[in-house]
This record gives sequence, structure tokens and C-alpha cells, in this order.
Amino acid sequence: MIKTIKQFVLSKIDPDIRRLMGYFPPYKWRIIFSVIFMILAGLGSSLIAKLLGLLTNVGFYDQKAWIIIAAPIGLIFIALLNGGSMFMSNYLLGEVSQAVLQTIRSQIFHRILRWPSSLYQTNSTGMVSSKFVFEANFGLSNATKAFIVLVRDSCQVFALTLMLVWHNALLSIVCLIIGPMVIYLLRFISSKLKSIMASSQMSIAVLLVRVKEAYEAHQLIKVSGTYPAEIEKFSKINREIKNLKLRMTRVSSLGTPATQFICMFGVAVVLTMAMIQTQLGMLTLGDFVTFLAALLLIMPPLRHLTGLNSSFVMMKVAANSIFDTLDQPLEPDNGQISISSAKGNLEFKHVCLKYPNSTDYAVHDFNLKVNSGDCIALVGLSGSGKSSVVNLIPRFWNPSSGNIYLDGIDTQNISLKSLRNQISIVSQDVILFDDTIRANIVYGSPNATEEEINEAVRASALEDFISSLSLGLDTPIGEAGDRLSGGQKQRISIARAILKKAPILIFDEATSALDSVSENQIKTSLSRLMKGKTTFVVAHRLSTIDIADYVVVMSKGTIAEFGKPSVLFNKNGLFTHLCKLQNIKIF
Ligand SMILES: Nc1ncnc2c1ncn2[C@@H]1O[C@H](COP(=O)(O)OP(=O)(O)OP(=O)(O)O)[C@@H](O)[C@H]1O
Repeated sequence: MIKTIKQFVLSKIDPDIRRLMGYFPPYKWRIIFSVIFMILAGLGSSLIAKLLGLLTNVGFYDQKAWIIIAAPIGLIFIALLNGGSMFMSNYLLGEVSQAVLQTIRSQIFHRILRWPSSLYQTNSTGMVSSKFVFEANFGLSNATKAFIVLVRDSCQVFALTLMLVWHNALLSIVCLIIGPMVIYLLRFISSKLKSIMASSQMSIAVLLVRVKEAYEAHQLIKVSGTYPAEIEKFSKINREIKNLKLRMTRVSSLGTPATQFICMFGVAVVLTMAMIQTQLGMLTLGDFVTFLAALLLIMPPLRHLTGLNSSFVMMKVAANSIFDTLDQPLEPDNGQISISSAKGNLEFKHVCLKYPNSTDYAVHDFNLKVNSGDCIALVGLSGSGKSSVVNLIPRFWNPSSGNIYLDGIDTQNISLKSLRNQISIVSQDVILFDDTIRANIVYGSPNATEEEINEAVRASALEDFISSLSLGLDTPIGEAGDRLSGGQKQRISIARAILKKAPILIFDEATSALDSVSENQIKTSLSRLMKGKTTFVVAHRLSTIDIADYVVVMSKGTIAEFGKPSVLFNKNGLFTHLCKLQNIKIF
């Protein structure tokens, strides 16, 4: 017990646990009341032992009449005191831990939405989700458990120990025998548990990633017939988790019987001595019953206290993982300038971009001046750097060197919020939420009027599709829009971009999933919509670039050709070659 209390004090010095404790002060009154209830519950059990001894002496030995009424009333009172106090302390602490959990979950969520792009690459969704599901719950449930055990069970052990020593000093000798054995046992279990816990949490996160990947790739797996390989990959990690959990159960389960065995050994010694004392007339039957009851009652809290160590270890691992996520750096946002409405003049000056852990430049010495209202088509072979260039505009990535100016202001000096307010994006990967079509279209423009929504629907060629639905705009689209075709999804994301009415539009492969009828409709609407706006179109399907004023032909991160589409087409260069590959003629 002394070791456990010492460990608790030491663990308070651990920075992560200390930080976790920092979440509790706002709930101090609930905690104080729960401590009072825990102390009452702890003392209740020693009263039971005292009452049983009294009952034996007064009721059975002296055979007093009043004890017949007093004994059951006393027992019921103590049971109510004990049970009621336990309920109240558990409830109050449960409330506190849920409130802290809620705060931590929102802090993690808040944080991960503001990560720089590089962190999304290094943290898988499985790892991140596991922080919400496991680590946060784990940390808090262990903290609550540890706190309850520490206060309530320590009180219980303290009161019962006093009672035991009061009745028979021999117990202190027994405790001295048990103590060192428990200390050794705890040290052993603690070191084992720590390492198994960490690997087990890692493996669960990997399992989540595997399930998610396989789930999303179910069609590919079916078509490729790679069931055995997928099942083998899954089985491997599944087996690993089972083995780790088994090892963990083995180690943590070893603590309880081993402690019990040591305690029983002590009980046997004490019983023998007590019997000798009774036979010598030094101990009454009532005192012995009190002593025995206290001895039996002290075992469960002692067991809990020895298990406290593993709760601290688990809490430490979970807290470490949570704070690791909370301490990840946020997107750098040092821009002091806030722009309300940009004109849309953009200039790239010697811009280079090298992704983390990459040896080559994705964009290299990129120079381009785009006047407000111009439409620039970025074309080039796959991997030539088209998406990288447009991702630099909203600062999803920051240039490794060089500068990008919006209306003459370096975008690094503009606050991220106001910079991104100037930009609408329809990306390669359409992002839709499990909500209605309307909610997906107005996402980011909550104040849009019905008229504006309808206009965006018309401009994105969604009108016929929506009028064919009985619920119209209020039709739910399912998870990630899985009740829609690829083209419909793209048109919804185009409508969303249109509604935002930003001065800069970025269409990254925006029309790749459209049929030619829809594409033509959208092209017409876009040309109208793009008037006065700076637009970047990243297109593989060169049929879409006739809406562009200028074409930038990318090759290996640099500009290979630049000019008006018709002029470039007649140059017989890379652009002409790309057009010919797709049977496109531009006049
Ligand atoms: N997030 C990233 N991390 C590391 N490297 C990346 C990342 N995104 C792109 N790259 C690399 O940068 C280079 C340019 O990629 P980018 O996606 O900009 O090309 P792209 O022309 O848009 O290609 P595509 O037409 O196939 O979409 C490629 O070599 C690619 O592998």
C-alpha cells in the first residue's frame, strides 16, 4: 500500500499525468463531494467489522435484549450509508470524467482540423480515430478508477488497519511480511504491463487502418480476387492483437491471485496466533470476530490498491498518446493582413515546392502572372505538378522557396482564414457529407438564399436530377454520397463552389467524371460564372480547356509552354502532342 501511495505521488510528477489532472479543477466541488462520499464508504466497512464484534459479545455472549432490535437497524443503516456513499461518489466522478472526456475529444478534433497537410500524410485515419475511441476513454476511465481506489480503498484500508492493530498488534508483523512480497510483485507486473500496453494500442490502430482500407477497397478486392492475401494480412495483425491481449491478461491476472495468496498466508499466521491468545484468555470472542471481519474486509481494497499500479501505467500510456496528438504543430498562420474581397490578381515568383521526405521538387522555379478574371488551364502529364501548383494558392502547402502574391500581397502575410475565403475549390476527390443535397451545397455558405441555391443548382447542371427526386434538394445522399453517381457527386461539389462566390476558382479535374452532355452544360455555366473571377482549371480532358484564356503546360514541376490555347496548339510542341493524343483540335 505504501508503495502504491508512493507511486501515486511519483506519478503526479509525470508531466502527462499532471497535465491530465489539469483538466479537473473546474469540477473541484463535485470532486470534493465525491471524496467525502468515498471516505464515508471507506469508513462504513470498518463499522461493519466493529458491529459484528459488538453483536457477538452483547448478543450471543451477554444476551442483552436491546441488541435484537439494534443489530439489524445498525446493519441496515451501515449498508445504506455504504451503498449510498458508493453510488454518489461513483456518479459524481463519472460526471466529472465524462465532462473531461468531452473536452479532450473536442480539443483533439479541433486540433486535427488545423493540422498542416504533412501531418495528414503521417497519421492514418485509424490512428487518429483510435485517439477518440480508445485512448481518451482509456485514460479517463483509468484516472477515475485510480482516483476511486486511491481515496475510498485507502480510507478503508487505513480504518481497518487501525482496527486490526487496536485489536491485535501481531497484524503489524504480518503486514511487514506481506509488504516486501507485494512490492516485488507490483514491480514485476508494472514493467510487463507497460510495454504490452503500448504495443497493443499500436496494433489496434493498425487493425483499424486495415479494416478501413479493405472496406473501402471491397470492389477492387472482389475484382482482383485478392481475398486470401487480404485475409492473411488481416489475420496477421488480428493474431498479434490476440497474443498481446492474452499476455496482458496473463500479467494483470497474475497480480490478483498472487496477492491473494500472500494475504491468505498472513491470515493463516494471524489466525493461529489469535487462537493461541484466545486459549490463554487474552482475546474475547467478539474482539476476535471484529478482528476476523476486518481482516477479510481489508482484502478487496488491498487487492484494488495493488491493481492501482496498472491503472496508472495505462493512464500514462493513454495520456501520452492524447497529448502527443494535442501537441502536434498547427498550420503556420502568421499572416497579419485580412482581406475582405480580393480582386484576384495572382503572381507566382520563383516558387519551388519539395514535399517532406521527398528528394525531388514537385514544383520548381514556377513563375506566372495571372490577371484578375483570367482563366488558366493547367495541363501536362500525370505527376507533372499541376495539383501541387493549385494547392499552393490556398496554402495547403507552403512554398519551399519563392513567393505567391495576391493583389500584390505575399500570401504568407495574409491570414489563412481571409485568404481561403477568397477561394472556391472543386477538388479531384469530391468530399461530401452524409447529409442532404441541400446541406452539401450550402456547406460553407450557410446564409445562402433559396434563390442563390437554385441558381447554383442550375449552373452546375443539377436541376433535372434534383427535380426527379421526390424529396428534391432535401434528399439524403448517404455516406460520402454513395447513393450518387460520380458525375452527380462532382456537380454537387461544383454547385457548392459556385455558391461561395469567391473571386478565385480552382477546378482540379473537376469535370473528369461527367458525361459529355453534363460537361457541356457545366462549361457554358462556368464560362458565365467565371467572368470577373480568376480561375484555374486542372484538366486531363483537354476538351474542357477551350474555356481557358491561357494554357500552362507543366512538365516536371516547371512551365514547359505557356500561351493562348489556339496559339499553343499551332506551335507543334508538347501541348499539340497532348491534344493529338486525345483527338482534340483547337482553332
Ligand atoms: N502529398 C504529397 N507528398 C509527397 N509527394 C507528393 C504529394 N503530392 C504529390 N506529390 C508528388 O509531387 C509530384 C507532382 O504531383 P501532382 O499531384 O502535383 O501532379 P499532377 O500533375 O497533378 O498529377 P495528376 O495529373 O496525376 O493528378 C508527383 O511526383 C507526386 O508524386
